[in-house]
Amino acid sequence: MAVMAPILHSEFIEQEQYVKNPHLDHMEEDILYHFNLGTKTHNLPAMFGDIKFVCVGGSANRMRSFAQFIHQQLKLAGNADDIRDICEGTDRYSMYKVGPVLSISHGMGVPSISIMLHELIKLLYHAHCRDVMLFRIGTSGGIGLPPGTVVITDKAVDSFFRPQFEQVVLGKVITRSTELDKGMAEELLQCSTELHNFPSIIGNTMCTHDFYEGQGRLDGALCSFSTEEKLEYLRKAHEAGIRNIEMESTVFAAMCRICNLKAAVICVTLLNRLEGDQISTPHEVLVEYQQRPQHLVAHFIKKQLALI
Ligand SMILES: O=P(O)(O)O[C@H]1O[C@H](CO)[C@@H](O)[C@H]1O
Ligand SMILES: O=c1cc[nH]c(=O)[nH]1
Repeated sequence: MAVMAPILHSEFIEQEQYVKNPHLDHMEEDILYHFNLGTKTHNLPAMFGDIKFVCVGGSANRMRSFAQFIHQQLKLAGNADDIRDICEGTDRYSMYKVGPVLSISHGMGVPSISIMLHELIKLLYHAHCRDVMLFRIGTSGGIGLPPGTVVITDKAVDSFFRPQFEQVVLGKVITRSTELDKGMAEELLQCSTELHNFPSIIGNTMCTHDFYEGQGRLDGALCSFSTEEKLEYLRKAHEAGIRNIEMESTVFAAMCRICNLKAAVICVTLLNRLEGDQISTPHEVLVEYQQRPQHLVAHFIKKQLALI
């Protein structure tokens, strides 16, 4: 690997900084353990300095497919099948770089994406990246929507329908806002009208800490509530403007906001939770659904790069 990046970025201090941690400037080396990358072992500015768009999603296969798709969409040189996993030295996350686009998997749930985001945001900082936009492209359960609808998140809310994320730090609860970039959400909705091949809406997204009980499912190994209680909760969520449920949006929104990163959450609904809990849609239909947020984001990126 080429020359090491110095940790202290004093020439960048007057510019917008992505990290909010004074301790970083005093570290000799920063090891991004779950990416198997580090400031002494890798030339992060050379590897990642041109990144402008970061797309994240739960599954490693989806993020590899997205990398191949965006490679073709941006008409880049080389074979899309040759794109290699930058994090192949670890099986925690997968990461693919395609021109100015980084595609990373984050696993399931808040702790998993939160660890990934800490290391990603430090990576962007060490690489001296500027004006980066982040997108979460995921799947979700819809409330009152036909399956396959893409929900662009207005507010990411917790299980109490509050637009906030609570993190326990040194035994105290810290509450952070989960406001996302309104301009990006509007522009993504505009992109969907230009593509006009699947329904897309802007709505609130509820982030839970569990797929089963936490999302009011009746089909988990545990269930302590009735069908009526489940439906009452989901109807109240709908009244609060919630149109889909997933498991990472609040921490994603909160961390991006604090770190001056513009961000959007785009999740396709796999089912209508008012009609059931099991995901029984055929595999090939689910695969097509998962591609919908990718198409939307690819269109957005191409517009940003003035390629269309
Ligand atoms: O499809 P992804 O991006 O993984 O997102 C959703 O799917 C997982 C649950 O099946 C959770 O991570 C949820 O947020
Ligand atoms: O119902 C669903 C579907 C996908 N992801 C979720 O978190 N919930």
